[in-house]
Amino acid sequence: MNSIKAAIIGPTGYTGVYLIDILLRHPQAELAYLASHRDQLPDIRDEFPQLRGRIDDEIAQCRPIDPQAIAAECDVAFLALPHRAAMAYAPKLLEAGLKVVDLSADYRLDSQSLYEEVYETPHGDPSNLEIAAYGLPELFRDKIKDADLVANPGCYPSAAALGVAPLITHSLVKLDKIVINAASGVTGAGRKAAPHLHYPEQNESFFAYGKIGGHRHQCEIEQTYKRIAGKDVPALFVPHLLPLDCGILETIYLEPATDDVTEAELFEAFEDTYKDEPFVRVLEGMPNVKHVRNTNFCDVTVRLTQQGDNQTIVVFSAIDNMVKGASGAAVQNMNLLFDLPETMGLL
Ligand SMILES: NC(=O)C1=CN([C@@H]2O[C@H](COP(=O)(O)OP(=O)(O)OC[C@H]3O[C@@H](n4cnc5c(N)ncnc54)[C@H](OP(=O)(O)O)[C@@H]3O)[C@@H](O)[C@H]2O)C=CC1
Ligand SMILES: CC(=O)N[C@@H](CCC(=O)OP(=O)(O)O)C(=O)O
Repeated sequence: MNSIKAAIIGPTGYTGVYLIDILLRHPQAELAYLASHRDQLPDIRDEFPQLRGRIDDEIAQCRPIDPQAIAAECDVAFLALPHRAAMAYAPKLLEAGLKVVDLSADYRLDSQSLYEEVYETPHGDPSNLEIAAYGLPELFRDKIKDADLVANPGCYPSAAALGVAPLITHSLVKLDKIVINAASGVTGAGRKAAPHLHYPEQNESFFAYGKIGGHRHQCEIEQTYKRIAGKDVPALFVPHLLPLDCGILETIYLEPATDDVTEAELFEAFEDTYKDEPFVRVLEGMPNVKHVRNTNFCDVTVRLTQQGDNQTIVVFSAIDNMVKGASGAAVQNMNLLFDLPETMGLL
């Protein structure tokens, strides 16, 4: 079988370099084209010296973002670009005949008006917004397989969806409010400098950020819960910045559907949902960002707790934001698009 030839648009960012690393190790994919918007096109080895000796000269030299030239050499393009930039390129890449996996948020939300409100910009490509598949394979595999455009999920929304899906599908929780307390490593904010990401600001610190209850991932999380439940599921999502390079841990609070739910039932729901899922590990102990580092795994567990007469279900969900939260999931989606074993290049 011929290799799948892959292009990365935006290879000089964090998700770009993780994609390069995974694709270089993938047995059926070939890294064929690195495309940059810069006037002075970089050699990727100057950006990321860890790639020296791993990548051929002609591939290491970034080339312009030319959809026709990319399509002449490739089968799939990964858009590793900021929100708002990705939708400027996706239509041309699709028209040129490529499959596209977009790591940004530009095609994740069903509703154009919600996107425009949350991302504060007009959506430049509403027709492709309608056809994009939401790329969380564990929940939406069938739709992804047949798609031309896959919207890779947000990092926080991936952990939040996998942590709660079993409880919704098994009708074990009330759906009137789900609270998600989340913490992410600093790579989650991308490679660009921002004052709060400066080393002395974030090292040894730990703080919640953004508009509490108004982070752009909250509506993406609610959209997934709604797709599973078939009705609105309001969520409160509170992100924190962890002074680590990588890793997301989410602690999620839910109310049991009835008084007689048991912890054993909760575990059964997780085990039943994920028994055939290669990338979700249901643990008895606590998920830890260190244990999913550089892997495409999502580690989850659940507890039933008692407060006076009330009970609370607490779920813990951990991923590496750069792998299952971004580039690993993107390659998992590529495997699905090209009918390759889903775990190929990722275990
Ligand atoms: N980091 C993470 O944990 C996750 C990130 N994502 C999403 O993936 C996407 C990429 O993220 P990440 O790699 O972290 O971002 P970075 O900021 O690290 O990299 C962005 C890349 O896009 C390029 N770029 C910026 N603006 C444009 C433009 N207008 N046209 C073409 N190229 C452009 C940059 O080039 P240059 O180097 O020249 O600036 C760089 O290569 C984002 O949408 C992000 O939100 C998704 C899940 C998790
Ligand atoms: C720590 C940090 O800043 N995290 C980012 C989310 C990570 C990310 O890149 O978001 P997408 O998955 O939607 O692309 C944030 O809060 O906006």
